[in-house]
Amino acid sequence: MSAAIRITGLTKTYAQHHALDNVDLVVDEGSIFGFLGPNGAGKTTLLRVLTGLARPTSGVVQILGHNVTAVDDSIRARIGFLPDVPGFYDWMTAEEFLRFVGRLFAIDRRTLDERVHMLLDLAGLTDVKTTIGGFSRGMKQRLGVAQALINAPQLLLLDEPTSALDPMGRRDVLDMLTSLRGRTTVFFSTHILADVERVCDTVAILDHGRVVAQGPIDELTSRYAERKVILEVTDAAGQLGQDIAREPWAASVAVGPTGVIEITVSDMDAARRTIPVLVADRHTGLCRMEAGEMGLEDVFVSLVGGGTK
Ligand SMILES: Nc1ncnc2c1ncn2[C@@H]1O[C@H](COP(=O)(O)OP(=O)(O)OP(=O)(O)O)[C@@H](O)[C@H]1O
Repeated sequence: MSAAIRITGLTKTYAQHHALDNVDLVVDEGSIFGFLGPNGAGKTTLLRVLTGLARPTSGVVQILGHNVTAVDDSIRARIGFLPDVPGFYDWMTAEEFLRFVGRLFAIDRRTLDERVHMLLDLAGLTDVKTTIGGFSRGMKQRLGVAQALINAPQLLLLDEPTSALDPMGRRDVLDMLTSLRGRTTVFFSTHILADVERVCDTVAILDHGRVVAQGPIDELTSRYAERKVILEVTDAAGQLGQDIAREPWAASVAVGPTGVIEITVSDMDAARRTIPVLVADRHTGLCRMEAGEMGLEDVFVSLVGGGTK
C-alpha cells in the first residue's frame, strides 16, 4: 500500500521550543487516520507544515509522493483542508459558498453542479435555504467538511473537526468522514479519544511534539496490553489507591465502588515489584492481581499521562 503522507525526522522549532520533535509518520492511502494529542502537543503545527503554511525546521515531509516544500498547484488541487477555525461568508447560502469555493479551483460548470448537489446531500444541507450567518456550529462544520471536498481531493486534512461540537454534531461530522472510507485518505487531529475509536483505523499519539505511538488501533491496544493492572484487596482499597497513585510508574489509578483498583502503569516491572509491598504495608489481604484489558484510552493515559491521577 502506498503512503498518502510520509514524514521522516520532522522538527519544527519556534525560538528555542520544539513544537515538533523528530516526528516519523506514515499514513497509508485510503485510511482514516486519527492524530491524537493533548493541548499543545503540536497537532496544529503538524497540519500547518502539511498544508505548507509553516516550513519544517528540518526533516522530510512528503504528501502524495511529493516533498511539501516543492508542492505546486497541481498537488494542492488534490488536497482538501479544514482548519480548526474555518472562515465563511455569512451572507451566502451553503450552495453559494460551495460554488464560490469550487470556482476558486476552476472546476467546470457541469462538474461543479454535480459536486455541489452531492456535497449538500452529504452534509445534510440540501433543504437549508437560510444564509450561513444563521447556521448552528454543527451545520457550519458540516459545510466546512463539504467545502474541503469540493475539489474531490485524494487526501483530506482536518484540524480538530469535532472539538467545538455537541455529541450530535460530532456524530454527524464523523459520519461524513466515515462515508469517505476507501475513497479519500482522511487525516484529522483531535484530543477526543472516543472520536478516534469510532472512525479511525489507524492512530498516532503525539505528546510534547513527539510521536509516542502509532499503528492500527487494535495493534496498539494489544501492544500495550501489559500496561494495566487490576487489583482487588479485602479492605482499605481507597488508601491503597492513594499509595499507588504516588508511585512514579502509576499513570492513573481508579478505585471502583466495589473496591477493585484499576491501575494504568508506565513500567509493569516496577509495578509488579512494588504493588505487593504496598499491599503488605497496608496490612490488607490480596484477593486478585492481574493484567487488565486495554482500550485506546488506557494506552493514551499510560503514554501521555492525562491528569487522571
Ligand atoms: N507561531 C508560534 N510561535 C511560537 N510557539 C508556537 C507557535 N505555534 C505553536 N507554538 C507552540 O508549539 C506548541 C504546539 O502548539 P500546537 O498549536 O501545534 O499544539 P496543538 O496540539 O494543536 O494544541 P491545541 O490542541 O491546544 O490546539 C505549543 O507549545 C505552542 O505554544
